[in-house]
Amino acid sequence: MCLITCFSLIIYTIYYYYKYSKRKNPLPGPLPLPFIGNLYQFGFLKDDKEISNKFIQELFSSYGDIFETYSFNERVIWINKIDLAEKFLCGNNNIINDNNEKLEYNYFYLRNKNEIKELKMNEMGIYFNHEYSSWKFNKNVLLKSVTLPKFLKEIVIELQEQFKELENYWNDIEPVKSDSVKSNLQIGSSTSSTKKNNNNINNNIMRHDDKIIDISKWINCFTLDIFLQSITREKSFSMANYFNQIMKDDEENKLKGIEPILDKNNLFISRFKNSLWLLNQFNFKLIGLPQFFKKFFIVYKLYYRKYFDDYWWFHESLLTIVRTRRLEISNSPQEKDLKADMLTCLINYGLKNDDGRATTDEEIVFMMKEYLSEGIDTISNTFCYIVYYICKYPTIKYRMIEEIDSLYNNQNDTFTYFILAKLYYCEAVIKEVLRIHSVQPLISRILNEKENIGGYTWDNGQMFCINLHAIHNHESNWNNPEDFDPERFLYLEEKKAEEKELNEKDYIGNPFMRKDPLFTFGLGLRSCPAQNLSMIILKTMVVMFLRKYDVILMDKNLELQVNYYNMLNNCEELKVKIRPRHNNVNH
Ligand code: HEM
Repeated sequence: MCLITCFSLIIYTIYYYYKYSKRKNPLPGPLPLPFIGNLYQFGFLKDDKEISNKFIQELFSSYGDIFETYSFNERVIWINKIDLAEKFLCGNNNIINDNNEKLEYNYFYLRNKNEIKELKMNEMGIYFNHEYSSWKFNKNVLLKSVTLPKFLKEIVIELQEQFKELENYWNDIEPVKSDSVKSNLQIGSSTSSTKKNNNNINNNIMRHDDKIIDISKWINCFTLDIFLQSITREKSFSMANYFNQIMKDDEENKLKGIEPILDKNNLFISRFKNSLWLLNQFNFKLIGLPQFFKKFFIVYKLYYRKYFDDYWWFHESLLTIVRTRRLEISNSPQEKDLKADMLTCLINYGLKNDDGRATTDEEIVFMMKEYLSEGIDTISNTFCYIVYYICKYPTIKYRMIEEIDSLYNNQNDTFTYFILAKLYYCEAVIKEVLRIHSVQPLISRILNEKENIGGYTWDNGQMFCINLHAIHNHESNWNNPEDFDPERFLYLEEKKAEEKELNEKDYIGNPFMRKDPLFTFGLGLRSCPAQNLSMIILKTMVVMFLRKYDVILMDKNLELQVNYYNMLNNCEELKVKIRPRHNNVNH
């Protein structure tokens, strides 16, 4: 028996490498193993945590602009250069058939195979949707909703309100005890622009109001709260929950009497997180898995039963929220009285969209999930990277502070969203962070048409991965790509400043982002619909944070602690010292 197995394995291995040597369009790449391909090198078997960008970037250094890997038996072609990616993702813009119609559908590449069917994501929502007309309808509704000026204005105000809540928690955290911290603090030195600045900060001296926080945890709770509130119209209390967790031994300052509310909301959030986890498992773990194993999918389903239950529980809860809100809207006599939260915008725009049919409750639920799953972690992680880089480069940080201070007389003033367009330098810094450290470093696609890419003809069904990280750090497109240099984006922004004085009307009419060679939000037909929204949220968060606090890394030599999972570069921990800028008491 053992002999037969060994013999079969040897025959299979010979056959496998024979087929491999005869593959169409051979490209450079690491040698795959039978059955698992290159997954052992990606750390796939270690629950995604170790799938590292590093390995992919090493492959890019070794094999160049286009190479291949295998995920089980699935061949994946990697694209690492702007022109190849651009041609691939934006081809749809130019193709017109004999009847003068755009052949948009031909370029409606998919992101995954049919595994996601189980969760209905293959025919609903946007990101994983396989049905062209349903995808187009939903994307249009989401796009219109996230660009509605009324919604944008409101989210900027809500972010400010919520930031006040965050500050209240920070105020109640015990300040640093100078003696205990002096020994392990290695704070970056001040710069010439520090002295110019009215903060009068000497970073090496501890002050009585210095606080040490893990900003990655706080900001994740902050974005979770703001997105959930915008979609459910209920407070989700995840900041409050986190506050109580870290104050567990401090009975005096801990929030009391609201444990039942916190527990209830915690359950809601954990079910939402389980739904998200399941979705990403489907997307990644099953790609390339041979059909034979997929037949045993039932085993997988039983094993992860709890996650499936949570997924549908969360779905049903959102459905109830939509129905209740619809009723409220229909009972509301004046549209202007309605709040412009995301749910109201989706329902309202869905009632009078360009396609002449109303959006169903279920469609709205899938869009809500899209808004939450795509929005929360992308924003919170990007904000952490911004904090990290500005701490690493204090001169840049103080220039941002100067720009922010020049726009407001009073740090407690509420600001409107169109004033954000005047923060050219801050915008350039955010873009540079998005370039050097993309939160979503890879874009995957499956061809639905025979296609010529990189000088080779590929068959329908071929999987591609576009390596945004490599593209953003490619020497042929960027000068000194390894340098963190916001100036590279400033030229465009200064030109914008010259064009005309901005007023609210102009700002609403103009797209927020300029066309520049940044691919962070993807490109072409399936690019991110929330670029403007993301920039507005990020800028608002930066203004709120920097006009009140100076921020310093706990360890100036700290490397970012990033784990790649759920398709994102996730910031695991970022310990910083925050110091209120306008208290001048030195200890
Ligand atoms: C810093 C923030 C963000 C980044 C870097 C980002 C990045 C991306 C990228 C790279 C893609 C894939 C593009 C592709 O495959 O070609 C994408 C798609 C998408 N994003 Fe974002 N995103 C961000 C924020 C958001 C937010 C706040 C939302 C919430 C509305 C959102 C909703 C979506 C959706 C629905 C898609 C799928 C679009 C489609 O398939 O047509 N994103 N995003």
